[in-house]
Amino acid sequence: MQKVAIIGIGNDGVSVYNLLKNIEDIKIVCLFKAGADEKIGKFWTDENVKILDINRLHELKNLDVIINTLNSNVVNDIIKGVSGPTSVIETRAVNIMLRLFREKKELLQIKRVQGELSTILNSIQEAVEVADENGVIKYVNPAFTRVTGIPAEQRIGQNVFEISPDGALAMALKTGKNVFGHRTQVGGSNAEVVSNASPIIVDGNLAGSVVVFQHFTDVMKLMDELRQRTTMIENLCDKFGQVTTCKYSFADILGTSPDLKKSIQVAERAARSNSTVLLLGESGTGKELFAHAIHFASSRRDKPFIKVNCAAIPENLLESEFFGYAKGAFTGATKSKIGKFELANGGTIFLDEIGDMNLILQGKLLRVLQEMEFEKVGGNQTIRVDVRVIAATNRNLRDLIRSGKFREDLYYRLNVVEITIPPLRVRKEDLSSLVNHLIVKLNRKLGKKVKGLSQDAEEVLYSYDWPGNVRELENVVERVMVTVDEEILSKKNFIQHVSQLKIAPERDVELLPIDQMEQILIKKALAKYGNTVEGKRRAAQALNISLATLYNKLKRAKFENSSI
Ligand SMILES: Nc1ncnc2c1ncn2[C@@H]1O[C@H](COP(=O)(O)OP(=O)(O)OP(=O)(O)O)[C@@H](O)[C@H]1O
Repeated sequence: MQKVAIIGIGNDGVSVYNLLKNIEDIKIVCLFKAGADEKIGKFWTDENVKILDINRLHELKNLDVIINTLNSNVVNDIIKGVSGPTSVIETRAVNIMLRLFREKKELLQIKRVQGELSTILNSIQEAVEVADENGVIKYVNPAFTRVTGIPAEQRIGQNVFEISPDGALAMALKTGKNVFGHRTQVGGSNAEVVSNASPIIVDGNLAGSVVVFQHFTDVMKLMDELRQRTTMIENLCDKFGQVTTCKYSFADILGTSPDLKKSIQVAERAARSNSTVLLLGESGTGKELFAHAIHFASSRRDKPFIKVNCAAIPENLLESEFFGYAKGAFTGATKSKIGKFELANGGTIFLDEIGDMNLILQGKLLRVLQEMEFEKVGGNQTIRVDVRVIAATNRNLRDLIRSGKFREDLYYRLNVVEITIPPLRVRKEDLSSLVNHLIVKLNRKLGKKVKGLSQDAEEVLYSYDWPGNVRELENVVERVMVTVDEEILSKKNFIQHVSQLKIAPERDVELLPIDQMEQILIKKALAKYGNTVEGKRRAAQALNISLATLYNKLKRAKFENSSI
């Protein structure tokens, strides 16, 4: 065991210490510092090693070697005073030792990086080939042999300008520029590849070039896969865009008039079955609302609800909207498209404005309803679906059948459960619940504080026939509420803001005996407000008589008809 002391605790002293500390047969006894202000070197980690003042050097006995990293006469004199057979290694020798040490460290580092790079190059799927500045091939990785079939030993040492002059490797070397997506055949093999190459620049000088390539078929395969995935994503986006979320349930259908209640009851029963439903009613009566509610109350509620407005889609597009089209079905059909029936699979399709569908498509729809299968436009594969159909129209289908515009067989197919939704004019008793609901909704939307309607405003609404039904009512109330700040909406607000609201004008009445006149007025009031209890209450109010008086007058005049 060689006992060693190091003189100097600066960077050099610490480097020597680190160099020797793990060497077998060497024991570093201690480090000496030459002055109180000498600072310990940067990479000092071993706090436990003794550090003494140089003046105590002579205290250490049996030292084999002193390594002096300081260039000072005082220190040299102290060392000379050490007795015994101790060898001294001077500063110059130490410097050479340190240089060797640093180079060894760098070499180790380079070896490590080389090891890492060669692991990477050996494991990647892409072929790699490297040439020096003269074009002599210096390296190929294992994938190179896999892709080209050329063994490494046959390739290395060849000149790329002779064997592959048109390849990306030679081009990068010739031009000193990157080459991307170069499609070529590897010289000396049949492999068709797509390559990227780059010049290798060391200290600003061209030192060679490197090429990375793959089999063309591999690239094509990847591109194909990418194309398939892109189509899949596009189809999904398409699907998401078309699936209407079901927005309403039966709880959203307002109104308690007997006719409406009857319609709701039938719809609730239909919701429990899978039967096709035909919703009839004027525009704005709530057919779509019913369709949503039926879907929502059915076992299909978690599946898609797809709406198709048969009147809004141009006739020539209706078929592909319904059934989708195959790729190449017509010019511009670069990819296939999924149709509404396929989208609705498992759920409900709502065919709005069915009365406006053309006859050819009616035939195709009939087949789908009968067999639940169809082909895409331009496709030959039969697609099977499980879809519940709800159709709606505001047109008189029987008239359309008579005039040859609607297929009778389709009508009977659709008409498994027929629900007619009454127009608002025959259920005016529903007006107040509808208006109150609208006021609450619009207060929230518009930030208003409307509390209700004045009596004369109610009169206005009651005296109007609402040809546009609930939709028109919604529009009228919203238009009024947007412009008005009052808490109670009055007749003036409605007249002022709704020019469309044509209230039935007061007609001249011929002079008649009073009791006849009374009967006419009562009839008129009941026609206006309806013959229900609520209608009678309002009629009495309008006639400025009590409800009891109205009942008496009705009894007397035998107007009484049922529901007292
Ligand atoms: N009974 C009702 N209760 C609450 N809102 C209703 C009612 N009926 C209709 N509505 C509302 O009136 C508007 C029109 O209804 P919807 O679109 O369902 O009518 P439609 O009969 O399908 O009309 P169109 O024939 O014009 O398509 C909607 O905003 C709907 O929410």
